[in-house]
Amino acid sequence: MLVLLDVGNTRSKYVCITNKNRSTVNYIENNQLNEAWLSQTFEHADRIFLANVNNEQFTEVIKGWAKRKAITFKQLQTQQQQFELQCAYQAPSKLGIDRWLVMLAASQLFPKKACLVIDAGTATTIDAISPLSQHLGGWILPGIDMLYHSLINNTQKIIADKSVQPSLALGKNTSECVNNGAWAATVGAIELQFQQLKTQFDEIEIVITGGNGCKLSSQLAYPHHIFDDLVFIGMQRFS
Ligand SMILES: Nc1ncnc2c1ncn2[C@@H]1O[C@H](COP(=O)(O)OP(=O)(O)OP(=O)(O)O)[C@@H](O)[C@H]1O
Ligand SMILES: CC(C)(CO)[C@@H](O)C(=O)NCCC(=O)O
Ligand SMILES: [K+]
Repeated sequence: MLVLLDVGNTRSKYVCITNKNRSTVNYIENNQLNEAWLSQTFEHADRIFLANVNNEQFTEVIKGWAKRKAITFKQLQTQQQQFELQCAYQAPSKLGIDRWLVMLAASQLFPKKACLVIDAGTATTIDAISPLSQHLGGWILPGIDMLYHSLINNTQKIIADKSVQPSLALGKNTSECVNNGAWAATVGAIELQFQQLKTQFDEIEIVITGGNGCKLSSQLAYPHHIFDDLVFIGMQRFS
């Protein structure tokens, strides 16, 4: 059994692959990620691939556990070039591995197409890929929750409740103004990057993933594809 584990800033996600069959995506709080949990959850593992954008302490725990259990451990890292994809960063190792993996997934799913790849998690990342599989660069924005909390935490008179339903409507009270503003900033950035790409490429595939992916999808007027397992499609390419 091959384990694919993605340690994010808010939580971790994993899938198990047995005989080419991939499980659905499972979620776990980062503070539960310890040796006991690993042993219990991945009893039948013989290989584990790790993507970690959080503290290196998580890598040490997982690597140590794998070593003791004689499980093959591989930490994935952003490269200048991987498969068909070329990284836009001059220092590729600085680009978050989660961004790289969702781009590798999009470029496999939509070969020879320009792609706008959006991961709406703790942060929202928006990355562009050319039809020749060149990463053109991207943007990192505070995620929806972070946009909301940064206003609440840094002002006196912004007193609001977190809304459940996303909306782009003009707010008529503080809560609506703050919540809808966070969505507007996010959707607006995506539409702007789409318009910029449109000047270069006729056909653009918009690919969305992340904890806020479904809500984002409901607010985006442009046609798009949404996946809950995009990072794992990217990781599976290394198997
Ligand atoms: N059940 C949930 N638990 C935690 N966050 C959730 C949940 N459902 C939706 N979210 C939203 O998803 C965000 C986290 O997204 P995701 O799970 O993609 O995190 P992440 O991988 O840690 O983020 P990043 O990749 O940016 O580090 C939270 O900020 C929250 O707004
Ligand atoms: C942007 C996040 C936080 C998104 O999870 C992650 O990809 C990360 O920590 N990246 C490092 C900085 C960069 O990608 O340039
Ligand atoms: K992520």
